[in-house]
Formats: sequence, C-alpha cells, structure tokens
Amino acid sequence: MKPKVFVSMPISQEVKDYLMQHCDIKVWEEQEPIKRDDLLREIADVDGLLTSGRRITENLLHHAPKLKVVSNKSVGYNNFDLEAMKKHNVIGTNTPGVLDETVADLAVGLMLAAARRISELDQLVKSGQWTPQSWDGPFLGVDVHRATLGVIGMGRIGEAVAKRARLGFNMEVLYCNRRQKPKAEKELGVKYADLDTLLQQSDFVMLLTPLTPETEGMIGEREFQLMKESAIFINVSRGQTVDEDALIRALKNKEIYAAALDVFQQEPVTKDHPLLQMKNVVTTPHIGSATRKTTEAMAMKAAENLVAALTGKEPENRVI
Ligand SMILES: NC(=O)C1=CN([C@@H]2O[C@H](COP(=O)(O)OP(=O)(O)OC[C@H]3O[C@@H](n4cnc5c(N)ncnc54)[C@H](OP(=O)(O)O)[C@@H]3O)[C@@H](O)[C@H]2O)C=CC1
Ligand SMILES: O=CC(=O)O
Repeated sequence: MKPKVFVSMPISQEVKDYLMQHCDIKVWEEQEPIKRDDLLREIADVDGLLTSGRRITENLLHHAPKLKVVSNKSVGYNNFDLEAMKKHNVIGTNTPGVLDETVADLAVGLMLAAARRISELDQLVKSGQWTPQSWDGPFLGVDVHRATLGVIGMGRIGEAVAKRARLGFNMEVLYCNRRQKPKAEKELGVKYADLDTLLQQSDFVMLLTPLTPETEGMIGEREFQLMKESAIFINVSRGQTVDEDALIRALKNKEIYAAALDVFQQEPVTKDHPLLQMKNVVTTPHIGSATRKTTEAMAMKAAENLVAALTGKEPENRVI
C-alpha cells in the first residue's frame, strides 16, 4: 500500500504526478490557507505532510499519530518545534539552494526601492501629484553604487546578495556571521566585521539570518542607535528577528533613514500596522522566493524529500 500524504497548499500537476507515483495524495486546492482544525482533521491518518511553513507543534503531532515526515516548502524551518518532532520521531526537511538567486533579487530590489524611494514616487506619479518642482529636495534619494552594505547572516542567500552588490554595484560588503567565511572573503571580496562595527559603518544593513532562539529580536533599540542616521535597514529573514517597536521608534526619531521589509512579526501584516503608515518604509508580503520558476522548483524539491523519507531513503535536505 502506498503511504498517505496530505499537501496543505495547491501544487502544480507536475508535482502531483511525481507524488502520485509513490503516494496516495490529497491536496488542499483552495488559495485561502487551510484552517488549523481542517488541517488537524486531514492529517489524522497520514504518513507524510507537505507544507509551506505551517506550525508543526506538539499538539499537531498528537493529532497525527502515523506521521513520519513533514516536508517544508521553504528553506526557513522555524515553524518546526524540533523538540516535539524529535520526541515523536518525525523527520523534517526543507528546500535550501533552489531559491537563493530569486530571494537575492528581491532583497536587492528592496534595497534599491528604499534608496531611490520607488514606491513613493510611483504613487505620486500615478496620483497626478508629481510636478517638475518635486525634483527639488524631498524626493532625492541616496546612492547604492559604491555604498557600504552590511549583511548579517552570510549564508547561501547572503552570498548571492553580496555577489550582486560587489559585481553589479561596486559596493563594499561587510558581513557578520556565526562563523567567519574565508572562502567568501576570497571569492567575493567581502569583509568580516563584528555586529557593532557592521552597524556603525554600513549605509545599508540587511538581515538574512534564520529565525532561531539566538537571532530572535537580535536587531533592537541598541542596534538601531548604532546605525548611521542615513542607514537603510532591509529585513528579508523573519519578522521576529527584529524588535518592531524599536524599528518604529528608530524611524520616527530619524535614527535611521528608511526601512525595506519583506517580513513582519504577524503575517499577513494588517493594513493599520504603524510601519505601513510610514512613507520611508517599503514593504512586500513575504514573497522573497515567489517567482513561478522558483516556487515550482521548491515544491518539487519538497516532494522529493518527502518521497525519499517515506520510502526509507535519506532525504537530501533533512533538518531533523
Ligand atoms: N523573505 C523570504 O521570502 C525568505 C526568507 N528566507 C530567510 O532567510 C534565511 C536564510 O536562508 P539561507 O541563506 O538559505 O540560510 P543559510 O543557512 O545558508 O544562511 C544563514 C546564515 O546565517 C548565519 N547565522 C545563523 N545564526 C546567526 C547569528 N546568530 N548571528 C549571525 N549569523 C548567523 C549562519 O551562519 P553559520 O553558517 O555560521 O551557521 C548562515 O551563514 C532563512 O532561514 C529564512 O528565514 C529565506 C528564503 C526566502
Ligand atoms: O521564507 C521563505 C523560506 O523559504 O524560508
């Protein structure tokens, strides 16, 4: 008998066809995310779950006694309660690598948008409020080329960003990471700095670490105060790595110039969130990897990891 699998979000026919060769699958076909209670009901007798960031908790595992593997269609796996999964003998996998270049494209896009005030100007032009006089003063941006970029978390995506910054924009790139990375220093010309030095010297500060107990809230009041008043802060990691109240204060008090955010503490972020009321904040709705090609590659990788784990092989991207 084939193992039973629930897929908690729509996937392409190609990924379904691949999964169906090995498993009996049921797919949540709605664009609206599946409600928690429905998810718990669907996984009651499955062997595998393919999901995109749904929280895997002790309670969920309790409702899925046969579950052997949870395959995440994302590289970040902060949605996994690793202790609980270990206790319940559940394998967890993620999808690193296939999304690096796509996420780096967005990260650089956000940096450019904040520096050159692209969203603000777009609104102004579309609403007919742009006048030739507007050229003067308030909408002048800051240069990206030859500026200093500080990357916190020089991993796969960090390196893809650094490559763009060095080769495309002739930027100086400082990085801070758990381990120093001599290979990246040699190949990309990036320079290691401790966190405080990076914050003090960078024109752009970009956060690209995973969310872990060590990185939760790692950028707060003290860190914003260390940044230049002209600094632009870009977060593409997870919302919880930043103290949002401190970010709001730093922007209001002009301790930093602007922010560009793909991630928030609560997602989807609500319309009345204070950060969305600020002109010097550019946002996207957690769409770093969201191109057609990359989302498909992630889904296929997640499917392959799932099938490997369910057929007794070692999945390529096991995280627990
Ligand atoms: N917004 C979006 O749509 C997306 C967001 N992401 C986020 O980006 C994260 C990074 O992805 P990826 O580059 O593939 O991951 P990697 O694991 O390749 O890189 C993460 C880097 O962060 C470093 N790091 C970890 N903890 C710390 C710390 N406390 N201080 C400094 N550096 C630290 C790691 O260092 P070391 O190697 O020494 O451990 C590593 O170099 C994901 O976990 C996810 O949260 C990813 C994809 C899309
Ligand atoms: O946020 C997306 C991911 O892949 O992690």
